[in-house]
Amino acid sequence: MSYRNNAIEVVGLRKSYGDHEVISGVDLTVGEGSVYALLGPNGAGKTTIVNILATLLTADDGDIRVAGHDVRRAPDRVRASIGVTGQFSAIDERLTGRENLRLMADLAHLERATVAGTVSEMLERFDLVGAADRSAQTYSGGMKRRLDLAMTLIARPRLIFLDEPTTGLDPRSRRELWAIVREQVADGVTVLLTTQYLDEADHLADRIGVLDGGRLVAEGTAAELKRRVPGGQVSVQFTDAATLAAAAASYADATADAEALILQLPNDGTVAGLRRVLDGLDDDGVVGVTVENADLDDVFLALTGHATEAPATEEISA
Ligand SMILES: Nc1ncnc2c1ncn2[C@@H]1O[C@H](COP(=O)(O)OP(=O)(O)OP(=O)(O)O)[C@@H](O)[C@H]1O
Repeated sequence: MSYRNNAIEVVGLRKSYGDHEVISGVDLTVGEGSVYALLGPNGAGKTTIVNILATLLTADDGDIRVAGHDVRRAPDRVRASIGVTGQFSAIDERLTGRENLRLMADLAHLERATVAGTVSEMLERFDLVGAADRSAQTYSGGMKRRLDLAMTLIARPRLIFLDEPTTGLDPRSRRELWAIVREQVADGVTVLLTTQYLDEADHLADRIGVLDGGRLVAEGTAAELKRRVPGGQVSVQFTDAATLAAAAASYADATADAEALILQLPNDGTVAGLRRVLDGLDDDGVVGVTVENADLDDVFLALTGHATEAPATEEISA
């Protein structure tokens, strides 16, 4: 399959609700087989963009091609090419995990003879074998997310949209979900995900678009975004106060902690910058060097003027 190597191409996307413009001219390109994260706080417009790309909502303006098809002219073809997992689950809680999967397999018109086998394979792959024949209302939050994702993936879409896939999950369930997403990517599937978690974008995405107030305020790889802002530092631990003081005197921008015997120097994240710092140090008298780069929190704050305000992760009770 080829969509000229781009699974998603968006130019000039706009959407308003009444007088309120919620998406203000977004351009977006997602390469086939890559993971793109739309990162932004509540209300930034992430779900609106996903819903437009998934043909669940109509844009007011913009050229939008998904899986090579124009969302306005060929919505059916778009729908046939994608899988969507939204913030609200598609699970029927009265049914068992196996029954939910079977239902989705039927809806996706999987060949009858292969359905039972494919369902078992999905239960295995998503670690739901033990709970397969229990009603889904007894599942934990993490299990429900895995089942929901399995239901999306049973039709083997080559392009999937995951709208805040791990919001509300405990750290272990989040990592399990990340592993599943990575498996999909290894199979060549394209993923567009939305998240308010900086670490999620950092771990999963090839490219990140920072969305704030309906605009993409920055775009790039995690490393590129981190390089755009100051905030990193190099910490050097010394053996004694005299060596620390001598080193501190030779760096104009250093901050010394005499008690901890640590000198902190700004780090711009480049090899040349790090070399400049290291070249000025004497081997003797240095216990160790730690390099800390700016994190996406720093990036978000620098680009938008406010923090992401992402809620703490918490477990959803069954
Ligand atoms: N049906 C609607 N009618 C009016 N305003 C809406 C509607 N749906 C969304 N909005 C507004 O559009 C803006 C973007 O909402 P959207 O749900 O896309 O944000 P989001 O980044 O996905 O946030 P969240 O993580 O809370 O879902 C918000 O200001 C929201 O209040």
